Amino acid sequence: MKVIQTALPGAVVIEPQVFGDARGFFYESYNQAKYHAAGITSTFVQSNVSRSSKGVLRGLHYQWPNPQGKLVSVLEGEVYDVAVDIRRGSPTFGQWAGVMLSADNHRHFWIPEGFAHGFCVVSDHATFSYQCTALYDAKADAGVRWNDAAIGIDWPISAPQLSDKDLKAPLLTDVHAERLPLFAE
Ligand SMILES: Cc1cn([C@H]2C[C@H](O)[C@@H](COP(=O)(O)OP(=O)(O)O[C@H]3O[C@H](C)C(=O)[C@H](O)[C@H]3O)O2)c(=O)[nH]c1=O
Repeated sequence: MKVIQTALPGAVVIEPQVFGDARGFFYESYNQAKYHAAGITSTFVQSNVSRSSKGVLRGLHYQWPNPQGKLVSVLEGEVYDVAVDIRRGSPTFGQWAGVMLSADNHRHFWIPEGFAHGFCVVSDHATFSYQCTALYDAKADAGVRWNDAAIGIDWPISAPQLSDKDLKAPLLTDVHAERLPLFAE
């Protein structure tokens, strides 16, 4: 597998080794030894799947406390996936990194604990599959506005379909400091 650094230290893209043959293909979607060797040593405790239509944007979401690291990939279609560093005290606070994930490129994106995460669907539909390093905690569920100009994400779509929750998400500057994850060296 290949590990590709992004503009955001800590958020990395993983390209698994794909074994193709006349039947189709096989790849390891996670391998503890290989991921630990790549510095991704978190343990995954929950897996999620969501399916969305073209133009849907889910995000930007995070949990605090109980922050979730996420290893995300796409099993059908294509999405533009974004991680944002929102950890108080981080040298890259407010910075983001984006990557195209698709069923064809098999790419996985590791989004560390304390980052906000979101994606928008650019294909007709997309099935999004991901593992989390902490259990979902509705009381800790939080969000930041997808088009917050202070973050400045260059989304490939302009008028996304959002949930009511995401429509009403606060700007990063309006989030009280104690509601933001803490940067740990
Ligand atoms: C995330 C989650 C949700 N739910 C329930 C809560 C709601 O009744 C329903 C839909 O939740 P929500 O609208 O928050 O789902 P998404 O918009 O896909 O949110 C997710 O998508 C963004 C991109 C993320 O990074 C997070 O994993 C997560 O926030 O599922 C659960 O029961 N367990 C869960 O782990």
